[in-house]
Amino acid sequence: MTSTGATLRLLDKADKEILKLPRPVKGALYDFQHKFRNNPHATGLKLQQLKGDSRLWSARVNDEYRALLLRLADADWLIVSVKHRKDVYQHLDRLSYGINHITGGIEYIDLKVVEDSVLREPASAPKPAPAAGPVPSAPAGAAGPPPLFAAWTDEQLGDLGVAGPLIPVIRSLTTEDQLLGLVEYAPQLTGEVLLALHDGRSYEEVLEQVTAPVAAPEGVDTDDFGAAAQRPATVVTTTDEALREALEGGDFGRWKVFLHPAQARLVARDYSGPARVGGGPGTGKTIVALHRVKHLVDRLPPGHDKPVLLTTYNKNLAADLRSRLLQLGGEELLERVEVSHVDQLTLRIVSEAEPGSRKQVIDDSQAVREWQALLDELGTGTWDAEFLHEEWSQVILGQACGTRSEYFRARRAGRGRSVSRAERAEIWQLAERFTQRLDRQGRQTWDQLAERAARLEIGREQRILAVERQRAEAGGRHNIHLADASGGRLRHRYRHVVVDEAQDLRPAHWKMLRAMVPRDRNDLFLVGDTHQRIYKNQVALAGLGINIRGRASRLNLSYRTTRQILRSALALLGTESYDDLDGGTETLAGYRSVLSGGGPELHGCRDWEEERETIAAVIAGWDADPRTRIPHEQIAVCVPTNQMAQEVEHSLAGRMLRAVQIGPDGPRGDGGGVHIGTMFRFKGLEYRRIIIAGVSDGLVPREAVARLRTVDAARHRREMQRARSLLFVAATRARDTLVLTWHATPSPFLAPLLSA
Ligand SMILES: Nc1ncnc2c1ncn2[C@@H]1O[C@H](COP(=O)(O)OP(=O)(O)OP(=O)(O)O)[C@@H](O)[C@H]1O
Repeated sequence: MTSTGATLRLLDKADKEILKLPRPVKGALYDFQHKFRNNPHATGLKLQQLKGDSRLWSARVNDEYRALLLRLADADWLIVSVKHRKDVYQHLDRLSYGINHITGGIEYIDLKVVEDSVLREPASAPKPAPAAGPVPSAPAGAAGPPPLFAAWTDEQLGDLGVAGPLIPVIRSLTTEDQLLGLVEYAPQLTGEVLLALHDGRSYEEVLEQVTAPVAAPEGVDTDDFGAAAQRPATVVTTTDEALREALEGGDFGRWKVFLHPAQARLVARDYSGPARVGGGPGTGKTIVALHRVKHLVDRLPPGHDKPVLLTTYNKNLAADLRSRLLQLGGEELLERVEVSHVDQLTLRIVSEAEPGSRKQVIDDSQAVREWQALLDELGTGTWDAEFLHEEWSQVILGQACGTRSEYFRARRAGRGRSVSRAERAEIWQLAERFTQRLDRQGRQTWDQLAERAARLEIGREQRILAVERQRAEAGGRHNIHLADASGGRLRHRYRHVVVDEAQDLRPAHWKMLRAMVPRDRNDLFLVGDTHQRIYKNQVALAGLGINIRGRASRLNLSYRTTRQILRSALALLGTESYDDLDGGTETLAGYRSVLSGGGPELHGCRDWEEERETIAAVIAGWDADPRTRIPHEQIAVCVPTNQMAQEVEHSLAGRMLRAVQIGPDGPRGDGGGVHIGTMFRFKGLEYRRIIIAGVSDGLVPREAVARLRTVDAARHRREMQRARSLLFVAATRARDTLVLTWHATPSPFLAPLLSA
């Protein structure tokens, strides 16, 4: 629809209030925004300035409801609230808006709504009402509990970015429930700061971890609404489509519309080279990757090619990325993006170059069995099959060592157990035999395929660069060119590459991806969290030709899990140290959530049979109460082995509870029922309730890991870390409820939770 040019946007959080309105009002709002954009001054809209205020206006949505609008400039409007007609004038003095002097973002506060929310009884886990009222007019009396934020001055709160008009209410808070009530309707930064302080972070930590990342880089003019509206800290819908989405979509589509300022900055930043975004589970790394793809596509010259690659490490995750990208930008966006999981990409590159080759690809466990068979045949007891497989995959193939002397020179950082020159010579010889053996069988591993693809792409890039050099020498003549297999001019395959779950890519994948894009601004954008690495591929990107120094950042706010689950999940990681994909270390300092719920439930059982019964009883217990009953597809049981998954399925069936296994391509069949899978299957998934079962000594970590302690200390450390990461990934898939069960002796990883 054409309009008179009036822009109408919706301020973050206003949508939350709107979503609670009766359905017909939401429908009316949808019509309203069309009419308003067309002509804000149409008589039916009754646009009028609110008394005593220059920027706040009201307009008619329907007979009963009014939209409250901030006029940012002549024809630039922002919906901040929708209220019943009667309530608009009643509490005018309680409405406040302004520009946050730290973030430079526009904030709107309805003190009446905030105070009502503070006073409201919590919906779940009812507790006795607080004795002293939290309203500003009735500060906590001497006899009541002490105020939560007495330790910080108004000035300190202000410096952290807390909204000034809320300080009197904040001073009156004495319970966590009241605080949560305030956070629901307070501006984003105020909520994050208060919860971080309440969770025990120091003033300095909050300043550094919460406030600094969203502070405006330049000075803030708190009167300039035009500039404020442009900053990422003003979280608003940006397009008509996004506004419609926010009015209709509910919580479901919020990720498409309202980016956290820290997310928005990363999406839009112009990087001088490869960049990496880290951050704990659920902080929106995938969301940022998707928006980044859209951002890059929006800036491409028109065309019909696919110059952007979005990739990740397995098929299931790639399918999810594709459907999310479709939701975000429709077919139009997908048309310019290749979404492919990285092994599929390697397969394509190799078959393109060697169309006749039809080798069967085997996975790591098959390969380890093959190594064992080779060692058995040779009758050598010196080497361990798993060690050799890792050394071959990670060092020889990972660093694309084509000759023995290259392998002698290869860096083995992080590999643990040192190997002498003589041993390297022996390993090289064994690796050659192994490769020939696989060759004869017509088989290959994914690492071999990745290495082959990397070599092919590196070769291709060298040819491209050679032509460019020739052309430069010939004074820029464009008639010098080289054709690729399809006869087209040879050029880099992509202009931009975006990688999700970067922590799990194989080293050779990085070499391949590096060669696929020219070294230019915004060439590679990687998101991932090394705390969630569940495969063995530890890399130092600089050594693989990808330099992210000075272009690494981290997201810290979880949009998925509650503070309670997050805290327990962090405890499961223990004191392990994690790498940053670049030879340094990574931490989760600042990782937090503003969502709240119950702590994890822990159930120790005598044996596996009793544990299975407990799992079934927990689910049946939820079903029995309408207040806790949820669709079964939103519940998952996560176990250490496939066998255990089948046994749990069987036990649930005994209680007439339907279950579906999660296979390599996601939940099987129609997905109806409780989902059950091994820990490896849970990457990228999300459930309201998760039961992690079999968290017993000997299962988590596997018994074989403990035995490594005396044989190979470094490998033992790596395997322990991986086992912790698997448990961490599983625990952080839970949105609201986490249940941990075990039988016999609990896993040593549970110690911090059991002693809490
Ligand atoms: N700005 C946002 N607004 C609303 N929801 C969001 C936002 N950002 C992320 N989410 C939601 O939070 C959840 C986690 O996001 P996402 O999967 O991108 O996190 P992640 O950091 O990639 O997690 P993981 O490391 O566990 O894979 C998703 O349900 C996503 O829709």
